[in-house]
This record gives sequence, structure tokens and C-alpha cells, in this order.
Amino acid sequence: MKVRHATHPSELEGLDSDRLRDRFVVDDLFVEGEVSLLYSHEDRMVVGGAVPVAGRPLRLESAGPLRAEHFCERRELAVVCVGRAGHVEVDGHRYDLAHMDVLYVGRGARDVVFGAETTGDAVFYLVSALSHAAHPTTLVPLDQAHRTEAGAQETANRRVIYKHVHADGVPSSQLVLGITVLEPGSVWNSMPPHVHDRRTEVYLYFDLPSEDRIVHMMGQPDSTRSMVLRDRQAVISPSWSVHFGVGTRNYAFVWAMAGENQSFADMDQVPVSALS
Ligand SMILES: O=C[C@H](O)[C@@H](O)CC(=O)C(=O)O
Ligand SMILES: [Zn+2]
Repeated sequence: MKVRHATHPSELEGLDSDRLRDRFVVDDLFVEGEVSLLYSHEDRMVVGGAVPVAGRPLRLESAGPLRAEHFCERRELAVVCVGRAGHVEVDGHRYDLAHMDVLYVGRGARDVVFGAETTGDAVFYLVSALSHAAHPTTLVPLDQAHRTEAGAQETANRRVIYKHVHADGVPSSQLVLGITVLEPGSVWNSMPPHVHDRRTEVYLYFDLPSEDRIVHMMGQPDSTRSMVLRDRQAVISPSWSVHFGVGTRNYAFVWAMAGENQSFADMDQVPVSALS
């Protein structure tokens, strides 16, 4: 398990592009036959990937930085199916996930095992936060997620925001998580931009063809920085940072937050004209 320390906003301007990526981009999460995990000190979020092959399930193990017997001893977990399909067994109970389904795993689950029917199909993205109470493990298929339409064609940001784990849906301690899908011809996400000082957020971009790219913006509104990302790369947004981006075509991304509150609407919008 890799560990990333938290970043103070004043450090940003001293980071060259490689150092900027070292701090915020997570680009090696999906390795066939492996579970990969990264521990961020931003709200102690853990992000990961699990890519089981057929006939060789993968178990989610605890890791050194957690000092815990099992991964969910003090944590809750969301498992997002970013591949075609796969299954997850939690303490012997099997859940089948299709593309963009999410399994919420409550604190106290001992055995979490990822499996694939067909090699190449099962690609799971993992997001975890500290949890002070045990909430039931629950599958949220895409068609049961809360659905909102946002944006406009004129501004190339028409998109559907699906909320899977949120205050009015599946209960959790900290995690608020969903998937945003850009319409064909729309390329800008999270417009107008915003910050939410009460929560860290992590984006995982996916369903982007390998030759395409996304320019992701972060930083304080008056001093933004950009990073060029490709498919299945994640980016950490500290609570003081904006997080928005533009793709060379449409795409989807998993957004996941943890922190002081679970109020999706608690965000301070930044007018585009205030960015620099
Ligand atoms: O705090 C909320 C998150 O940044 C995302 O939900 C925003 C988003 O998906 C979008 O507007 O496209
Ligand atoms: Zn946000």
C-alpha cells in the first residue's frame, strides 16, 4: 500500500509538473491479478483497484498503514464496477455487479473477495474512508442510483450525475459517491467549478478511449494548475481545491468524497470568470 501525505495550498506553486502528478495523480491502480491500494492523508481516504482473472479470486487484505486485522475493521468501502462485470463476496454473500454498479461495504466486514467470470471483464475501483458506525452492506445498481441531469449543449457540459452512496440513499459514515456520465458532444465536467472545504474528493476518469485525454484542473480558484490524464487515472482533490476538467471527447468519472459532512449541496461555486 502506497502512502501520500497531505498538501498545503501554498506548496502548489513550487511543484513542477512531475511533482504535481506525484502528489495528486494515482495512475497504477488496475493491474491484472492484483489488488492495488493507496492511502491518502487527505481525509484518510484509501483508493484502490482490483482486477481478478477468471478462477483466481482476489482477497482484500489489510495493509501496514492501517494497523488493522482486516481492511474494514474501522473502515467502510465502496466497490465500483468500472469494467464490464464481476462479483464481490462479502463474508460469504455474493453480489454480482455490472458496469457502473456500486457495492457499499459496511464497517466490520471481514472477508471481501473479488471475482471474475471471464478474464478481462472484472475491473473494480475501490474507495474507502474511516467509519464510526456499521452500516449494512448494500448493492446499488446503476438503475437504482439517484439520477440528475446537468449542463447544456451550448456549453458542452451536458451530463447525468448518478449518486449511489449519499445522504438520502444508502447510509454511510462518510462516503458520498457516484458516477457522472458526459453526453456525446459534451466534454466539460463539474461546471461551474466549486470547492467544498468540508470534504476531500477523488475523481477516477474512465470509459475514455486510450487515444483520448482529459485536462484536469485543480488548485485554489485564483491559481489553478492542470494535469493531462488518460483512462482509469484518479486524481485527488484536497478540500481547498477546485476539481473540474475537459476531455477530448465524452467520458465518465467516479467522484467520491469524505470529510466533515455528507451534504452534496454544501459546495461553494466559483464563477468561471473568477478562475485564473
Ligand atoms: O462535489 C461534487 C462533485 O464534484 C461532482 O459530483 C461534480 C460532478 O460530477 C459534475 O458536476 O459533473
Ligand atoms: Zn466536488
